[in-house]
Amino acid sequence: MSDILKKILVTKVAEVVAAKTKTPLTEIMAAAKSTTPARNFFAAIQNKITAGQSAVIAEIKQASPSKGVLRGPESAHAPHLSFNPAEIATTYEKHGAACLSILTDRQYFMGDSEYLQQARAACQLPVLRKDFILEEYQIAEARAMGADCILLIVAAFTMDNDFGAEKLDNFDPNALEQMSKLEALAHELGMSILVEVHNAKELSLALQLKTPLVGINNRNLRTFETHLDTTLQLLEQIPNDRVIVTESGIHTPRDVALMRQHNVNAFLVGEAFMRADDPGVELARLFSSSN
Ligand SMILES: O=C(O)c1ccccc1NCC(=O)[C@H](O)[C@H](O)COP(=O)(O)O
Repeated sequence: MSDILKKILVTKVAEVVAAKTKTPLTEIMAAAKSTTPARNFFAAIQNKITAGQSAVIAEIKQASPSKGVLRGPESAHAPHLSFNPAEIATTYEKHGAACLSILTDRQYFMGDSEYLQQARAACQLPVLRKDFILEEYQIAEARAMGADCILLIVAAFTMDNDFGAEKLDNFDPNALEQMSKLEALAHELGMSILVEVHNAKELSLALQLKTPLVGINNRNLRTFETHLDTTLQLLEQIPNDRVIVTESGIHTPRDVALMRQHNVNAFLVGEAFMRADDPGVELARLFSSSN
């Protein structure tokens, strides 16, 4: 596992331990079950693809470990670009996004659960809680804050169980068993699951889950470089009944065209939109020739 992922997961473990002392699992689960019903994330992607369009999962992230602060007052390069999740969600919806992806991790991405709530309230789009999920508590938390989809990063479950911190409740060294349990809870709460892989080994585990949404992340978490070849190389190993989402490093209409030539029709895009004056206008520009 890459050092950055390991570092993030150590932080996550501590955060979950702290969250549980504030709000016990039974309470957060009750909130998850009584909140507004989930919007259908997977169907929103399928509908775009069936209509012959690109399905864009448009990301709202203020910062990232690889690129620093992308916009807002703390950004060195773009302090003039406001970071207003509700406004960004509105322009994404207006310009044809299928869904939103919203970073809720504070420490590494300057995210917040409130950003997810503000963005979701401002539009009708289904929302992915983009965070580093390791256990059931975080899934209940995600639904309770309004999320319609969760991310399961296979690399987070195939580590050597060396958190260097308090262990998670119910941590299971068996990655597949652990992910299946989380997937079952997310489904029970009416949510979709995006399972994310970086290589063939992770893909073989992902394909044993029920979710049809398979994300291939083009970012190498050791070097932070993005290579679209990562998606192209794994494509052939993915059966037709899965929907492939290419993630990270999509910056130009040529990148989009390359993916569509290979029948990859779903995209998760963050940085390219976040650096633009109007993220929705940039979405329309990037995807106009492919829609
Ligand atoms: O973006 C990072 O630096 C990063 C570092 C460590 C773990 C995950 C990271 N990114 C999360 C993502 O997957 C991206 O935000 C998402 O795929 C969008 O990528 P991009 O369009 O390149 O911003």
